[in-house]
Amino acid sequence: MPPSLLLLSTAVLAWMCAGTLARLLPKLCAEANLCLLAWITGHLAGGALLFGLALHTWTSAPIQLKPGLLLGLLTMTLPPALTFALVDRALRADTQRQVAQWQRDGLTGLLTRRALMERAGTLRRSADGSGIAVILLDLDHFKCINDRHLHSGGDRVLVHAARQLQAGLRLTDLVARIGGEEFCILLPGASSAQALELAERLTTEARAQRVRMADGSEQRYTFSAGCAESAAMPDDDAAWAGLLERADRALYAAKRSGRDRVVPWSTELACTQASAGEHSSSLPTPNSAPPHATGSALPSVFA
Ligand SMILES: Nc1nc2c(ncn2[C@@H]2O[C@H](COP(=O)(O)OP(=O)(O)OP(=O)(O)O)[C@@H](O)[C@H]2O)c(=O)[nH]1
Repeated sequence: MPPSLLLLSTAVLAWMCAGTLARLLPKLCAEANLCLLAWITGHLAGGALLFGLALHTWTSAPIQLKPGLLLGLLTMTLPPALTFALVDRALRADTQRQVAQWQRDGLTGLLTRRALMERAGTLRRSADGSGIAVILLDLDHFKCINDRHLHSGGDRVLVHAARQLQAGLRLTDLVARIGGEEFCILLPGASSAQALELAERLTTEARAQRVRMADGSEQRYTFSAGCAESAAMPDDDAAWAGLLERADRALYAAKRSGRDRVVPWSTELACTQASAGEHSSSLPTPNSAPPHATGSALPSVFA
């Protein structure tokens, strides 16, 4: 076998071995240290081999493909290949971590507002003719909970409330934490009656919850909720914005009328709010989209 072919096949073999090792070894030691070790070993082995070849040339001895030389080739190619595979693996893991970070709220584990936007875009593209309902929920007097139990106590209530919401949904429903103590649920295929029923159930369940706090006391919480539906899947940002604004106006009405209740959106509600000069407050204006939302399905609505 010509030496060049042998070198090539050794390099390929080394690459395959490195790929396998890269999956196994990091479990045993830190990736960064292993990369460094492999890098140094590769250079030392490569240098030693070059020195050996130079020595052969200098002594005019013919180069023969003996096992020693094969081992030298392997040690020269394996460590750099391993290094490359490990760096590649670390980069992939880092990318996956970053994706997970923007998709999941760090505190509650629910979808983030941005991830919900993305999912809504997917729903829009895969629309099968059925509509969608939205429930917006906001914890009542949450500032008082923070004041009483500090921020960490408030966080504990948020986590509990998020779990309670998640537990009450179908697999196809989507729930996100879209603000400090605000949650949004998308119910693909649900009617306004179904959304209202679910919202009533969730707020009733919330009333019965007791969150065990650090000082041993039990903290209650309640939700105000607003819901709205669209008979067809919204097919552009304006339609989504309209649907969410209706749910937000309903939530606003629930807060204004005493909290701890559900208000479905209705045209009468819109008329009442218009005549009273009230406007939605918790959802921002369409032009306040965050920079990262540019070009996505719902850039303006959840901003
Ligand atoms: N613990 C905790 N508090 C948060 C977080 N994000 C926002 N908040 C707090 O949530 C509180 C929201 O207060 P408000 O907007 O006045 O609302 P509220 O007290 O629930 O009153 P209503 O909505 O009118 O019933 C503020 O005190 C924020 O500091 C968070 O991640 N953790």
